[in-house]
Amino acid sequence: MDWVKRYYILLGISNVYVIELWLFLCLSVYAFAKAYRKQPPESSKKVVFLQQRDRSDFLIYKRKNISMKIYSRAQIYEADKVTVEKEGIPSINLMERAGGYIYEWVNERLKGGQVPIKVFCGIGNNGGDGMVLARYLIENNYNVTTYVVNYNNKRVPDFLGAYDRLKSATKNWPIVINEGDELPAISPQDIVVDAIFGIGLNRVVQDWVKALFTAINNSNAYVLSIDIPSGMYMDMAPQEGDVIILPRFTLSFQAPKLPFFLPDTAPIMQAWDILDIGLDPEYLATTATDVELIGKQEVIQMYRSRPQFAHKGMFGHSLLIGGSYGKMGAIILASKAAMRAGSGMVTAYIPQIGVPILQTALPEVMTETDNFNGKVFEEIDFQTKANAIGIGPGMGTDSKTAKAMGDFLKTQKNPLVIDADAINIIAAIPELLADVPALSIFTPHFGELERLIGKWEDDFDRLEKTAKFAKKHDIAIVMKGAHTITTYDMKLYINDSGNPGLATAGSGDVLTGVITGLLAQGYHPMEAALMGVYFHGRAADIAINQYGIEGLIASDVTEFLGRAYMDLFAKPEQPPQEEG
Ligand SMILES: NC(=O)C1=CN([C@@H]2O[C@H](COP(=O)(O)OP(=O)(O)OC[C@H]3O[C@@H](n4cnc5c(N)ncnc54)[C@H](OP(=O)(O)O)[C@@H]3O)[C@@H](O)[C@H]2O)[C@H](O)CC1
Ligand SMILES: [K+]
Repeated sequence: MDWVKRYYILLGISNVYVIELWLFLCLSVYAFAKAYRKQPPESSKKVVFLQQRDRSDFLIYKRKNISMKIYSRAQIYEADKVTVEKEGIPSINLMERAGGYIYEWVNERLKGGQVPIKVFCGIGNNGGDGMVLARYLIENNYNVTTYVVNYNNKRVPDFLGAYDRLKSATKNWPIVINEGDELPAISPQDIVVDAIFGIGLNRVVQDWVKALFTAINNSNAYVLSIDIPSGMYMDMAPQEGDVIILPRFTLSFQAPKLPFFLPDTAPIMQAWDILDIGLDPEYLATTATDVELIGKQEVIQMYRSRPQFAHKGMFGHSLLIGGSYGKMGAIILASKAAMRAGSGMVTAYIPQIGVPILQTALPEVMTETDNFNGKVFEEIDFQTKANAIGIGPGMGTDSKTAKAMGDFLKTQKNPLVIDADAINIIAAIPELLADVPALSIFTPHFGELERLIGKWEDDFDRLEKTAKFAKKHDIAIVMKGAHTITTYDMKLYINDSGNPGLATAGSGDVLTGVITGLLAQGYHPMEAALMGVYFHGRAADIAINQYGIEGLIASDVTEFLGRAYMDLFAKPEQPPQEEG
């Protein structure tokens, strides 16, 4: 420092002034540094943040190993356990990782914006994730208020660890909300982070906590739920009087949760994404789950490409049985869909009255008919050597048709596709079930399902009753709905394609045709069911780009089936390149 002193002495300034000047300089540097820190964190901040954690974390983050299995609560707890054991890390590190990734997600979107963020934490591990997030947000100069929703006196160890880390990192300590306390005001401009309950919710929430949920829901604030919206159970339906937080977005760890797809709770899930928190890949890959999500990757694995030198005889003959006076459209839709699904040949078995209609509508499709001349068919007797048979669309439930169907079932050994009125007939005459060939595929909508299996109390009850019914009769049941779920052998397969445009007349007939067409091509019945449901939904997803959701009609789905096949191998769209 001598050179400074000498410089000032040269200028005739005394030692006292030099010391004061130094003090002033130091304070200025400190003030400047502080002001600079208050700037919104730049993108380089993210890199710093990642470097603070170990390298393996970074690699896991990049890998995005998202599983399409849907794990039970017990399996998720087990995955946690296996991960920390294998990695040799304390469990709080996994929470740090989870909270850290949520922070990255939030930071990427907010880019340091000073919008008020209210982080509501429970006292379990979900609350712990919230605490970690709050700490990162505070450390990166966001405008944060943290709350502990003190609904239980059993604060779990990792929550306490995360709570302590937050309190040591900042003077901005959490506010504890107890029963009877006034609830904080929440403004529409706030961002609310919901880390109150995660997958551990196992009973009805206390009234004062429900009041907080209601206040959050009524606030109009942007709500981000961590892992699962608080108040939503992992493994049971909402109970009478329950309140569930209604998030604008949910970030769920590692894999989606079953209630995200069920009619009672799915409408709550406006938008959600999966955050890969690096649970042990081996455990995730080798653990068999009762529930699976069927999307493009799963269908690609089932799909068989065609050889170069192919002829129509190699791709099966589908027979579609159905149609009655005034309902010929249903069997036309099913037959055409079987052709578009790739069946080499298609024959429609219909009442005589429908022959001219069908032949005019579908030149590619052959017809067979009964020896009667009624509005419905009275016997099912055909020459076609079919590789697969689908029965039901537009068939009606006339007693003569029911008798014909009963006789027909007795002669069948191979799996059938059973839809619409064929299901209604079986529901009315349950003895017929004994003659249904093993591995037949039933495709009921909810009304037909209820006739078949009886009433259910809620989604979970429906899944259980349907799975048990399917197991008992050794059949597959495709429960058509917003997220169509297929069950066989007590497993559930949730379809990941489709949109509300499919809620239109004839869309089920098209599905019957697609599944029958796949079955005729030699796919295993479960492959035919899962692929058929996927392609049907995917075709509709592509078709709405042209027709819109409201404008979509069933025959559009058939027209776009080829595009759905092509889409299997389409390159994913690249995000637009950033300039500069
Ligand atoms: N692998 C992962 O996905 C990871 C997930 N993490 C996070 O952990 C939660 C699950 O944490 P958990 O502690 O098991 O459960 P919650 O935080 O949801 O709930 C805490 C405890 O609350 C009790 N409970 C349940 N229902 C009620 C109620 N109605 N009222 C009061 N208290 C209730 C229950 O304990 P009990 O012993 O009293 O039954 C819960 O255990 C998961 O969702 C993720 O956010 C990890 O942080 C990282 C890995
Ligand atoms: K939550």
